[in-house]
Amino acid sequence: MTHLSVNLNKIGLLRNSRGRNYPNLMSMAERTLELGAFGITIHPRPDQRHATYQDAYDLKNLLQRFPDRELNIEGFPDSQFLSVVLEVEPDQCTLVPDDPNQLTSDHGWNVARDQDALRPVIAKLKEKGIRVVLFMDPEAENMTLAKEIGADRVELYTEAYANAYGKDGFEQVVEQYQQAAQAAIDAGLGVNAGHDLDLNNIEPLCRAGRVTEVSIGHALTIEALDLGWDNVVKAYLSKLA
Ligand SMILES: CC(=O)[C@@H](O)[C@H](O)COP(=O)(O)O
Ligand SMILES: NCC(=O)COP(=O)(O)O
Repeated sequence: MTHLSVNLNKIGLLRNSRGRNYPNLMSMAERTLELGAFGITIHPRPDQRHATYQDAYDLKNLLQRFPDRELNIEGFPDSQFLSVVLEVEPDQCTLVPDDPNQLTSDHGWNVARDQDALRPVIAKLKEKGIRVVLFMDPEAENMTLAKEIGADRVELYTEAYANAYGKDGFEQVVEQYQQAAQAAIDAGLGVNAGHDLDLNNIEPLCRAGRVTEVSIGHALTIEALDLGWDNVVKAYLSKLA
């Protein structure tokens, strides 16, 4: 079984597009948890184009009512992000090496180059009891160092996996991700995965049982336009059971 953490960035994008609290991100989070999702993810970016720092505080309060579920806050560890996360104290923080003006996340950490910057950040988050995840490309050779600098888990960046789905060579890509996941496990890390996962491509990634949690938002929100939010969340839960 793989846990589903629903990323509500795109609900925040819709909300912010009219400057009113509609759709209500907290209501969508509550509804999603009541449907059985394990967690809620947001990725507040410096421009707060979708999820905001206030959403982090509000979601933390909401999650008090769901003690067996988790809040995952993703983002680049700049001073603003870190001060919010250290105050909110989510269950999990996923560090992502994004520049402020990036359209979306499009690469994992270069842990060899960034290790000196990451070590104290990871230590500070762990002092607060926050599980720390590093957003990583599926490269088995980097997992040992990710563990050495203090990460609890890695999140495999799955855009390449999603792009390969349905095409020649997909099985080789699946194998690369499974090898990276196994290398992470062998190094003592947990394995999360995310980015561009959807109802069609989710199962081959999770079938081997190495992935503890997937975080999904963009495709899930779009799929909900056709199928309805409740049906889509239930469909993911069924595929991940
Ligand atoms: C890190 C990652 O792949 C996603 O969690 C990211 O949050 C997507 O960000 P946008 O929703 O801004 O595209
Ligand atoms: N970490 C991945 C995530 O939270 C959502 O990514 P996506 O499903 O919006 O591509």
